[in-house]
Amino acid sequence: MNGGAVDLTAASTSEALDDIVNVRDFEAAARDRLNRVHYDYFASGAQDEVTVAANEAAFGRRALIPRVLRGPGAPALETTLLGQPASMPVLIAPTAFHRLAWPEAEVATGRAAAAAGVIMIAAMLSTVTVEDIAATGAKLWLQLYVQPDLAFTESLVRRAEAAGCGALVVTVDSPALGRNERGDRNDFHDLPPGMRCANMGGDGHVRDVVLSPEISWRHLDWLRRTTSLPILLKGVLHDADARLAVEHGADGIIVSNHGGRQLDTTPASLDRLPLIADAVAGRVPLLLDGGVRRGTDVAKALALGAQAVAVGRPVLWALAVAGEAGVRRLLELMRGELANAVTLLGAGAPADVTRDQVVP
Ligand SMILES: Cc1cc2nc3c(=O)[nH]c(=O)nc-3n(C[C@H](O)[C@H](O)[C@H](O)COP(=O)(O)O)c2cc1C
Ligand SMILES: O=C(O)C(=O)c1ccccc1
Repeated sequence: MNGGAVDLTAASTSEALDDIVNVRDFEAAARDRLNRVHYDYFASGAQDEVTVAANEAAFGRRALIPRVLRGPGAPALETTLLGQPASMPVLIAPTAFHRLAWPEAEVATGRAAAAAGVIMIAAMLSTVTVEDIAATGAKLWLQLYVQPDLAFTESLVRRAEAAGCGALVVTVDSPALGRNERGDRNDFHDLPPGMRCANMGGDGHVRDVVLSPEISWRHLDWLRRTTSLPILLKGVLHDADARLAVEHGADGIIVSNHGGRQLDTTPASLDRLPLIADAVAGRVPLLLDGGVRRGTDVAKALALGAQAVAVGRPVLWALAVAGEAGVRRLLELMRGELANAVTLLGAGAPADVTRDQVVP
């Protein structure tokens, strides 16, 4: 599309999907369609993008060992996370600004999530309100950057509760914005005219969002007292912080480096997972995101201690290629690959793949 009008006809979207065979195929197709500056916003990471590369490479460095002759039958992919049933242990990670990818924005993503029965974590910085995303019928969680204006933060929590969100995901890896040099070169620092951060007050400018270095465990304690929704902390990489999260009443942890967009040169999230799983010792569910592109990646993460994974950029690429139909196709591909991987591993369910089946 290159910044021009998007062709929304069913024929054009299905044609756009014709050559898509796997999750990675979406990126090249999206790159051809997206405005270059917006492509860079989605694809980029912090500084040298060392961590972006590390996330996918970490999956590549691990090998899978199948078990044989167990006769487990067709794999059951369904799972329950924090009391919520989902059709598979793959969630949509929160990513900002879906309208840069597709006009119907987060509504298209929500419809695809609803059709697939997967949990969508909507970003606080969505370009459609959380109420309008909830109206798609998707199983919805809301991601928050705790704003120092606690009255505003509380109003957003109340909106999430009223909209039927099943959990809050508090992003804790962002006491400041990471240094995004592609964004600097492109001078991309706010949304184009006609797009806004729909959940935020005022004009919904990106510059009005506060990523504050003063946010602390006291804020989490406040949030814990303020809502009975389950709270997950997203962006934990240190095992001591995982223990603190449990002590402060978090209901879940997302092991994540924000897709390599915050502190560059952190390890791959997968490389931190076993240590954090040992620290948490099953007290709360663990999720992982960063570099998940294959069904085998999902199997590896689950074997190393996660209950589920989330995917970020692939959803944006799929949205840019074909809107709701693109994200549906993406989720179908992930489901098919996960079922195949679990079967070939000799397991009856993703959670039955054991730690000894993943080796360096
Ligand atoms: C374009 C983009 C925007 C993002 N926006 C947010 C956000 O608003 N809040 C948040 O917690 N994480 C955000 N993330 C991080 C994702 O939730 C997730 O951690 C990451 O994308 C996972 O890595 P992957 O893209 O390799 O799957 C964003 C990621 C991307 C690529
Ligand atoms: O781009 C991001 O990853 C993100 O989380 C963010 C944070 C603040 C403003 C805009 C995007």
